[in-house]
Amino acid sequence: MENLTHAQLLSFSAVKQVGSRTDCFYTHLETDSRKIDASGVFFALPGVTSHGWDYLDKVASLGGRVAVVPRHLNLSHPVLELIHVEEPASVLIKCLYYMVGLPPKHLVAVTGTNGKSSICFYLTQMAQATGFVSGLIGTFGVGPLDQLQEAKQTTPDLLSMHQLLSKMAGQGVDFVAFEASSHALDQGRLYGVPFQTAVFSNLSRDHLDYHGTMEAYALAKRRLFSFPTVEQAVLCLDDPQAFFMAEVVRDKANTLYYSESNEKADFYVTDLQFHSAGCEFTLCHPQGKTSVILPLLGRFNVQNALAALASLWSFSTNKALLISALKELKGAPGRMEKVSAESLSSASNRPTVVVDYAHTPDALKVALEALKEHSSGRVICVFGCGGDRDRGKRPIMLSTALQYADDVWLTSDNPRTEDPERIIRDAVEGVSEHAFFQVEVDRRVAIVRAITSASDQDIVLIAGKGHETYQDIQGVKHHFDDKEEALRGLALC
Ligand SMILES: CC(=O)N[C@H]1[C@@H](OP(=O)(O)OP(=O)(O)OC[C@H]2O[C@@H](n3ccc(=O)[nH]c3=O)[C@H](O)[C@@H]2O)O[C@H](CO)[C@@H](O)[C@@H]1O[C@H](C)C(=O)N[C@@H](C)C(=O)N[C@H](CCC(=O)O)C(=O)O
Ligand SMILES: Nc1ncnc2c1ncn2[C@@H]1O[C@H](COP(=O)(O)OP(=O)(O)OP(=O)(O)O)[C@@H](O)[C@H]1O
Ligand SMILES: N[C@H](CCC[C@H](N)C(=O)O)C(=O)O
Ligand SMILES: [Mg+2]
Repeated sequence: MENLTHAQLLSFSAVKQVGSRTDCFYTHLETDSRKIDASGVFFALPGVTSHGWDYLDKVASLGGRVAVVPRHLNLSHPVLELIHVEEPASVLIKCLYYMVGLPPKHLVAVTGTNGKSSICFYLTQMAQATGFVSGLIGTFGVGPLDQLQEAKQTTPDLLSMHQLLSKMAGQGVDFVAFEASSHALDQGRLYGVPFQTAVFSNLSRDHLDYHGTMEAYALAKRRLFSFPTVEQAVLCLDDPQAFFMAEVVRDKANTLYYSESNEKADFYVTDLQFHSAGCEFTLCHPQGKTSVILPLLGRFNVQNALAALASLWSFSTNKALLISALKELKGAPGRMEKVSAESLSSASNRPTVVVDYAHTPDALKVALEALKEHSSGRVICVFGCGGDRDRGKRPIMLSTALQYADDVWLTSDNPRTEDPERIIRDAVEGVSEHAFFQVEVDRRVAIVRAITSASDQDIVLIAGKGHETYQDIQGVKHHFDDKEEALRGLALC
């Protein structure tokens, strides 16, 4: 990594010499005052609860010497040299590219209420299979596909996002798929990220605690399609909001639609059949038709796989290789994942147990519908609702579970700072008093009881936590893994 001289910083800021630091240089760039020392440059960015420029005294107290601030604020500081610019984030990116390097050439951004992580995971696998070195930024981790590090957020903050991309390019990565959460789009965390492809999966109720209304939520998602670098928009024709997203795609960009069944789409399927291990269909694509066996459960995973295929189509020279990558796809962790009982003694009447990350009403609906399509037995659903998140979705999740499952166990998800009993009351208040379901606040107990109550013909869906290996109670993350708990239940069958 290159150092940055003060003169270079001024040049990237397009300002003339304002101090006497010509011989200074810096080794790191920061947007968080707590990480500053004398060799760091502080960039003051806007936030939600506070802003970077609220922390200039902290920057100075830690030995910081220089801060890049928005010009319109007319700030001054007794200790720091302030560099006043139109857009600090833009200067930050120029400095970062100089110090670390440019981002990878091919970048795909995926937004939507459900399916972002799955689509990104399939995209990286398919890109890798067709010759790219691919990387990921999302819920499953960040970094090159074979060296994923734990992700702190779905979409990282602006500096981390750019640092990750530049670093990956230095590691030889030339394709990155990343998740664009509505929070990130609203907060400008993707500012300056030069992605060419923007993907939309679907829009349904979630995060109204943050966005307030579905309109505001949809508008936040739509921002992805008006980024100046977008050359290709990939949209799910099965969701009516696709047209709302397409409205802002600029004329020069190419728009591709995918659909589970709609013949008007550029990519769709016919003759869809569900087996116990996956889906089989005829894929219709711009160059004809191909039979495909997709080793993934769930009708919605057909859509997700098509999203990945459509996104890679225009820059894959070998289309046959790209299509054949579909049959090798590995299921995303904790997404419609069957719990293997191979480690247990054989010869028992055990139900099938599936762990899935459905934590919105729509995801619960599609996950339960999918399991019905893949089996003939009863479907039993264990789920809870996350604390400190949209309270309004709780009763809708319970009524969805009651409508689509044969048996329902209402339990806890991540209560976070809320009282788990109150979360359950929120869910129950919205449904008919005649509705029949079990309530067990302890998720461990609920999982074991649901599994031991099931027959070998049944499927138990454990929804909401997917790949998570913790349960957040009052801010403390306790080890918790739905698959481990399911195995304990299966061992008792
Ligand atoms: C509500 C929300 O989204 N808040 C996000 C927001 O926080 P904020 O603006 O309040 O940040 P802040 O702490 O006041 O900081 C503002 C600025 O001052 C700087 N600062 C702050 C403190 C300090 O001491 N010194 C300092 O310099 C910060 O570096 C930042 O530049 O900006 C931060 C930096 O980008 C985010 O980390 C933070 O996400 C919080 C932690 C969070 O939990 N967000 C969740 C809701 C979220 O974003 N979830 C989505 C996934 C949703 C989905 O599943 O679809 C995600 O993308 O992860
Ligand atoms: N295309 C889809 N349509 C509807 N539901 C889906 C779709 N893809 C996945 N799901 C459901 O949503 C759950 C979450 O999937 P995934 O993790 O891919 O979404 P996400 O958008 O990344 O979620 P998050 O915003 O929480 O990171 C899955 O476990 C499944 O139940
Ligand atoms: N990215 C989502 C994940 C929710 C996962 C679920 N297990 C829950 O805790 O509600 C969120 O932060 O809202
Ligand atoms: Mg995700």
